[in-house]
Amino acid sequence: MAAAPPPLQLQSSDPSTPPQESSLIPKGKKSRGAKKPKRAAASTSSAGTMVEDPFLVLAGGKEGGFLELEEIDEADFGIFGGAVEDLGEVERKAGKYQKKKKRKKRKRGDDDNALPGDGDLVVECDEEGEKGEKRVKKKKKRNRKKRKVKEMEENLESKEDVSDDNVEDMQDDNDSMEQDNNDGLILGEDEVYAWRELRLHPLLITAVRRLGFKEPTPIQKACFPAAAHQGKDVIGAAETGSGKTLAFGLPILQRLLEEQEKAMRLSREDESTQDENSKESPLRALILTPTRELAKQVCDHLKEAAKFLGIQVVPIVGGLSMEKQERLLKRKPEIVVGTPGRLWELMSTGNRHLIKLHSLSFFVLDEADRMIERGHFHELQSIIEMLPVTNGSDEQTVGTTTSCETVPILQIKKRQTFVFSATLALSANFRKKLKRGLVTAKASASTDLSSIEALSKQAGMKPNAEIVDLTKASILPEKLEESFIECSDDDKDAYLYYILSVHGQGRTIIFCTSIAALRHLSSILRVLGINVLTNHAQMQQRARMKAVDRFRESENSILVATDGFARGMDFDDVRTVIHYQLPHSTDVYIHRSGRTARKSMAGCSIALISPADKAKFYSLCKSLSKENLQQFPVDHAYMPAENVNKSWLQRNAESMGLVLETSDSEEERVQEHKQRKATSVHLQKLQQDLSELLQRPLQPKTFSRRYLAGAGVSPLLQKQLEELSKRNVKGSASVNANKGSRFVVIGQDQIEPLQALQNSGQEVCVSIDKQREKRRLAENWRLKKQKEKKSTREQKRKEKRKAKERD
Ligand SMILES: Nc1ncnc2c1ncn2[C@@H]1O[C@H](COP(=O)(O)OP(=O)(O)OP(=O)(O)O)[C@@H](O)[C@H]1O
Repeated sequence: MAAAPPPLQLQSSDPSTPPQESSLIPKGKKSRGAKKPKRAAASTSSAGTMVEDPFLVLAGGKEGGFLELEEIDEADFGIFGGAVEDLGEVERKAGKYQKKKKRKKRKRGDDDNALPGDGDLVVECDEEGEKGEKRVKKKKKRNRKKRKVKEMEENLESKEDVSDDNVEDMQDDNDSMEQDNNDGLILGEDEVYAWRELRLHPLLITAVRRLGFKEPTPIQKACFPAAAHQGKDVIGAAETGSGKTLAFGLPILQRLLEEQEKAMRLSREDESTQDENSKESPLRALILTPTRELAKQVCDHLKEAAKFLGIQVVPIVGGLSMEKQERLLKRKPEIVVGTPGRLWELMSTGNRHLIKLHSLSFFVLDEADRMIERGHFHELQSIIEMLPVTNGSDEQTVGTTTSCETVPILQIKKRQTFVFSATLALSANFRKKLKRGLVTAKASASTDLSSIEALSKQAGMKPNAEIVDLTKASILPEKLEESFIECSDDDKDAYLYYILSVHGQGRTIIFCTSIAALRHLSSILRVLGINVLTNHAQMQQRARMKAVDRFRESENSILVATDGFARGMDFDDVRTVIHYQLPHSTDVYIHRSGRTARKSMAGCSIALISPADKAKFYSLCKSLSKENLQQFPVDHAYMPAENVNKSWLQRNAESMGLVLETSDSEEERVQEHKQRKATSVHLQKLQQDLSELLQRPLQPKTFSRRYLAGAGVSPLLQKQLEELSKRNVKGSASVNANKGSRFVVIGQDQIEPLQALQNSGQEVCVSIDKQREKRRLAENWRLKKQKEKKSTREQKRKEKRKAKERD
């Protein structure tokens, strides 16, 4: 694994190594500017304090001035769906009734402000400024609602035939929801036949039509019958981007809808047996994800599906205001999506909604394998201990846990457990173990959550759980084109800059394993004029979420992230994933790469492999059963000659198993490094030089004299040609040259990495065994040559000796 790049240099990744020549700045630029930034090492700021990284100064602070700018309006954390506060089932119906009335009004055209579905949208308002006014408005609204509830109750009571009315009322409610749901439908009724075959609830059919999902994805198709119709627990594994969120989300919504209808029927049939508690809206589904961003994303996805269904979904994640989240929980959402840390924080302080788990019908672990990694352990264990114990059958035993409130037996509902991930099924052995674990689980409750089977058992997973494993041999998305670039640690920044500036099109994510490397990299890229977003664990949560939003907003955004971001994040059309540093495990590589090539679209990944990464890279390829991988095509015309030679020399030396010695001693290098320490004046000069350089395009050393083909001249090429023509004018003034070297450019587009790879990527053997064999052969060949030389030398010596003797 490549060491975290140092904070001080443009190229070198080793803090102990003095900076070297910039490899990417074109020759003309380099002579004036490229060398200069490295002299800024460990410089002193104008204020006289030591600057850790001159690039940070150039970029304007550790996070490039990013954090300070963040202020997120959390309004979107409000509740969607039929949130009619604490007034119970009747009031909820009244809400729908109200909504229906509103719609009718809208139809008549007398409701100016009405928007589809806004009747039941509860928005979390910021408490500053118009706080009082809003509170008054809210109160008025609530009073209006209460009056309507009363009206409706009176209406309902006055009807003679209650059951008939009830059916009618339900029908009305459904019609009402259906009507709202019908707004903005993308697909026609006859286009979603595949969903009907699954017996998806009619309201959910409308939801998928609105979302434009013509048919279920394979994992959804496989999980739905078992989870929704047979009420089974599910362990699901499928490739990244295959729709796992709805694979567990739709069965949850289906059951909640069915139960809502059933409860309404029952309550009308016999109000005397109706339990007081049933009027409450207890927590029905608890979904745990390993990261905050993922929790928010899963929550948004479910909200989208549950829109107009009267089911509330809220995210509960750390890093955001606890009070605000407590207020959200007071609305008693049916579904809570959260991270273990914040959930446990609220549970342990006795949040009523979260500890009333008697009616919990779903416990979901998304990205379950990540959950059992260090960091979530204690909270996860504590949450699981809070769950009512299931006895293996469909019945749920309550009151056996210390903290869960006891409730009448009528309230007890069967709980289903869902465990999902893309990398659950990496080893066949693991699958077998899991099955065995479920069937012959020890009676004693284990407190060990270090394996999926132990975790599943603890969470109450039943032995007849459905195991849906759709991971293929490769696990990676089908349309993902993987590639790599071999380069030294020092050259990684340069190659990355090359990819981003020569190709850089489309949304790109760059993954680092360490925050130090991420900071170094993002600072450098910002200095070089590439606007990047960052996301890592040490950032404020608001800033992280803002970065996610910004990344989503722009088609050409670039995000530098650590591995916490690798899992589950779903963005439209991420074109390229770059592994700046190799991840620590194959799983993480899969999840990282899975951010592109989602939803059957094409995408490409590029791994930057330094000599130190090689062993890891080969074993990664082995665990993914890859013998060949494409080498990403790099146009070395952009690289200064010495670097090309250096890489070539290094590559060849490595393939021969030789270590190249540098001419300078360590002492000399440190000395030189110290001498280069820049003053603040020098730093300013560097800044000036750099901005001058950045005005000009990245220039190749030479242009091919061949005709360049493509549709139109890209801005980059245009600039490059202008630059070249300036050079040529100067050159021809002094020397009457270039007469025969004219070329004609028809045009060239700036092609994105995937296209470059498809056009000229070359397959290279990455099999560790074959590489070993190659090395062995090379070593044998070297030894043989050595032997031959030795014997020739001896032969010559002998002949000389003989000749001497003869003389
Ligand atoms: N039936 C469907 N048809 C079309 N698109 C779908 C369908 N179901 C889900 N999607 C879309 O597919 C994308 C990926 O879904 P999701 O995030 O659930 O994948 P995932 O399997 O959880 O991925 P990961 O393993 O990376 O977390 C989302 O944008 C979602 O809206």
